[in-house]
Amino acid sequence: MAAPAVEIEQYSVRFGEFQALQEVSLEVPEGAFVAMVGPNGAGKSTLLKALLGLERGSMRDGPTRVTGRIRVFGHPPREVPPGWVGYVPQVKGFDRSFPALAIEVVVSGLRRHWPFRIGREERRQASEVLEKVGALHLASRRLGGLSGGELQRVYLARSLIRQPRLLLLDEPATGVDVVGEADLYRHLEAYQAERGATILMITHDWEAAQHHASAVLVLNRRVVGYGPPEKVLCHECLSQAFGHVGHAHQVVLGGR
Ligand SMILES: Nc1ncnc2c1ncn2[C@@H]1O[C@H](COP(=O)(O)OP(=O)(O)OP(=O)(O)O)[C@@H](O)[C@H]1O
Repeated sequence: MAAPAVEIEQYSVRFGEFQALQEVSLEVPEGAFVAMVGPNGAGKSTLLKALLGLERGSMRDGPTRVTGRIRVFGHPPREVPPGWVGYVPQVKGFDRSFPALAIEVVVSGLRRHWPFRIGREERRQASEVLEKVGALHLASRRLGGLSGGELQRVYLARSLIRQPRLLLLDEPATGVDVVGEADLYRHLEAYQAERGATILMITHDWEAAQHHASAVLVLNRRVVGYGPPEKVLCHECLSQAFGHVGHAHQVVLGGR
């Protein structure tokens, strides 16, 4: 039987004295679309980075201690074949003064180093994937001139260029307008339908989680809930993770 896309067993991360993740265990089957929700500082990005094999801390708070086990398609994260995992980082804090073109960012997803010269085949692949995410017109634009939503599309194209089996996204809809957000989910769902890919996305938008994900993970250092959206996005589970559920969110939950 094929290994699940992601297997996490008793995984804990401690930055100095700070426990960022505690005994997280879960399995993500191949082809799932998992939305990860939780309050600020809940360890969501830490877990996503762990799946990329990047769990090392900054050392500013002391040494990082990691225990437990993670497997991505049956491999330790750092031994996963290149190209199997795509990553869309949070772009909101990005320094855009770096004098790069959008197409160079996309092609950098094919290589381990910066593409100072872009070959014909690389340009073709980058153009194709930019077109898929509705961003071909941005190819020759400088990063500094792109809006948050445009930059997000460029990074989505970068993450898709190698046609990954697992796509990890850190708040991909932040700063994106309503039309851009609908486009984002359309692209993700089309990619998933085309490749049978697995998607793991951090979001603060419970409504998006409810509509687009096949499963929701509620995380607050520990797993508070994991399962179908209609089961996990309930008042009890969310108030356990967030302390309380605000009025606007009561509406989203439909009073559950
Ligand atoms: N490299 C690091 N070194 C030390 N502490 C860190 C490091 N990375 C994260 N932390 C701390 O771990 C905690 C969890 O951070 P993380 O970024 O995973 O949270 P998050 O759930 O993604 O939050 P947000 O929703 O605000 O983006 C935070 O308190 C953060 O300060």
